[in-house]
Amino acid sequence: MTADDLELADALARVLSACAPLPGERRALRAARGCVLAEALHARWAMPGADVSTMDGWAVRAADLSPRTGEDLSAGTATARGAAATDLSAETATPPGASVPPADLSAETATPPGASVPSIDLSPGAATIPGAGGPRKDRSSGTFVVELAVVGESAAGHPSAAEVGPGQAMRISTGAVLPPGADAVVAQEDVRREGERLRVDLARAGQIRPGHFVRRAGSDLAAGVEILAPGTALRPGDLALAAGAGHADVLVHRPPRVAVLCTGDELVDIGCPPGHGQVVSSNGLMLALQAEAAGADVRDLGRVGDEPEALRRALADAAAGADVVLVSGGISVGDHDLVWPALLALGAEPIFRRVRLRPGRPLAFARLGDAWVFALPGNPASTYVGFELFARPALRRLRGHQQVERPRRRVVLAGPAEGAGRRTHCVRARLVDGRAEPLPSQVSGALTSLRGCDLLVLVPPGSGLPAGAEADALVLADPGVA
Ligand SMILES: Nc1nc2c(c(=O)[nH]1)N[C@H]1C(S)=C(S)[C@@H](COP(=O)(O)OP(=O)(O)OC[C@H]3O[C@@H](n4cnc5c(N)ncnc54)[C@H](O)[C@@H]3O)O[C@H]1N2
Ligand code: MOO
Repeated sequence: MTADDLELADALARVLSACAPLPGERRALRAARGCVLAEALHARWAMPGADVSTMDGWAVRAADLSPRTGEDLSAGTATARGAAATDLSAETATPPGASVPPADLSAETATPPGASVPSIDLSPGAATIPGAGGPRKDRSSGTFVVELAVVGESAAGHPSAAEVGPGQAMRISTGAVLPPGADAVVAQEDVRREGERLRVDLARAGQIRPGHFVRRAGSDLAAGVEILAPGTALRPGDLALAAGAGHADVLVHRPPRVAVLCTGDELVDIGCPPGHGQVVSSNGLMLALQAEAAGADVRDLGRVGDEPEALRRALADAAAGADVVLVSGGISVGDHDLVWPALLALGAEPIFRRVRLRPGRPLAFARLGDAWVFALPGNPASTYVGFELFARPALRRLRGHQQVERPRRRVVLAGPAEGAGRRTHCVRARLVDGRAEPLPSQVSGALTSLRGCDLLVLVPPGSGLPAGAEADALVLADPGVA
C-alpha cells in the first residue's frame, strides 16, 4: 500500500534508500568540476620529481657556508662583534629600512631528520665564522663573507648536469632542479656577484643548512600514494592535483538526467502577459535552475494542460531517458489534479503520496519505468520547498555525493514563526545579523515568499515559535551568494 502522510524524516529516508549513485563515466579534467569521483586516484610519480629550488638565487654546498667540524670558533681572527648585518648594494633587493629576512627554517626547507647541522652564531659578540673557502671579515662592511666561484646555470626546464664543487655556486631559478653536488640555495638578495665570484654575506644570508630553500623530491607526494578518495566532490584544486599527479581524465558518477514538466490549463509561458485567470509558469524555470545547481543535466519539457491523455503522454515522454522527473502541479485532490491518476495509469510504482509538511503536503514519489518521479505541488513555495527537502538530496545521492542534505544550523528567530498544526512548517527566512528573520509572506502560492530566502527554518509541528526561540534551519547558500 502506498505510504501516506509521512513524517519528513521518514519520507526522506524512503527517497534516499531508493536512490543509489549512478554508474561511472570517464571525463576530461576540464569537464569534471563538481563531479564526484567513482575511483581512487593515485600519484603516478613523485612530486616534485627532483630536488628543486624555491628561490631565485644560487645553488651551493651548505658546508661551504658552515663551520667545519672541530673548528675552534673562539680562536679565529675574525669576529662578528659589531658586524653590520645588511648589504644594501645595488644587487640586493631589500629596500632601505626593510629588515633582513631570517633564514627560512620552515618545514619545507628544514633539514631532514638525521642530518647533522653545524650551527653558526651570527649574533653580535659571536667569535668566528669559518667557511670552506675561508670566510673572512669584510673590512668595509664589517660582515663575514664567503667567496664562491660561479659555475653555470640551472633554469626551470633546463637542468644542469654540471657538478657544483666545493667553493662553487651555480645560478638557479625558482623551480629549477638542484644540480649535482649542491644541497642548498642562497637567495639572490643575500649575495653579490662580482664577475665570476659570488660574495655571500653570512650575516645577511643566515644559517645555510642542507635543504635550505630546497623542495625535496617527493616531499609533496610520493609516487603511488592515494591523492583523492572515491566520493570526493571535485573542486578546481583537486583537479589540478590530479593533473599534476599524472591524470588527464577521471572516472566520475554520471550526473543525473532530469526532466522538468509543468501541468495546468492556467499556465502561460514566461514572457507572455497572463489573461484573466492565467498564471506565468515560473515553476519550470525554478526547478530547472534548482536541479542544475544540484549538478543535474536538465531537459525542460515546458507545460502540459489538464487533459488525461496529454498528461500521460507527457509523463511517459519525461520518464524516457531520465533518471528523475520533476513534475509540478496537479497533485492535490481536485477534479483537475490528474498527475497521480496518470502515474498509476502508466503503471508507476507508488512509494508515498503525501508528507506532513507545509508548504508541500501533497507531494508524491514514485518509480515510473527507470525514472524516479517527484510530483510536487504547484504552489511556487511548495514546489521550491519540496525540491529542496526531497529532490535535491535524491539528485545528490544519484550523483555520488556523500553529503546529500543542505547543511543544518541552529538559528535564533528574529521574529515569530507560525506553526502548521500536525505538519512541520518550513518557514522561509533571511539571515540578518546571524538571526533568522521569517520573510513577511509565508503564503505557499506567493512568489514573494521566496524572495531573498537564505534559510528554511524547520518549525516543529505545533502552534509555532516566538521571536528569540531556537530552531533547526537548512542553509540554502551564503547570504548574498547565488
Ligand atoms: N481539497 C483540498 N484542496 C487542496 C489541498 C487539500 O489537501 N485538499 N491541498 C492544498 C495544498 S496544501 C496545495 S500545496 C495545493 C497543491 O495543488 P496542486 O499540486 O494540485 O497544484 P495546482 O492546483 O496545479 O496549483 C496550485 C497553485 O499553483 C499555481 N501553479 C501551478 N503550476 C504553476 C507553475 N508552473 N508556475 C507557477 N504557478 C503554478 C497554480 O496556478 C495554483 O495557483 O492544493 C491545495 N488544495
Ligand atoms: O501543502 Mo500546501 O503546499 O501548504 O500550499
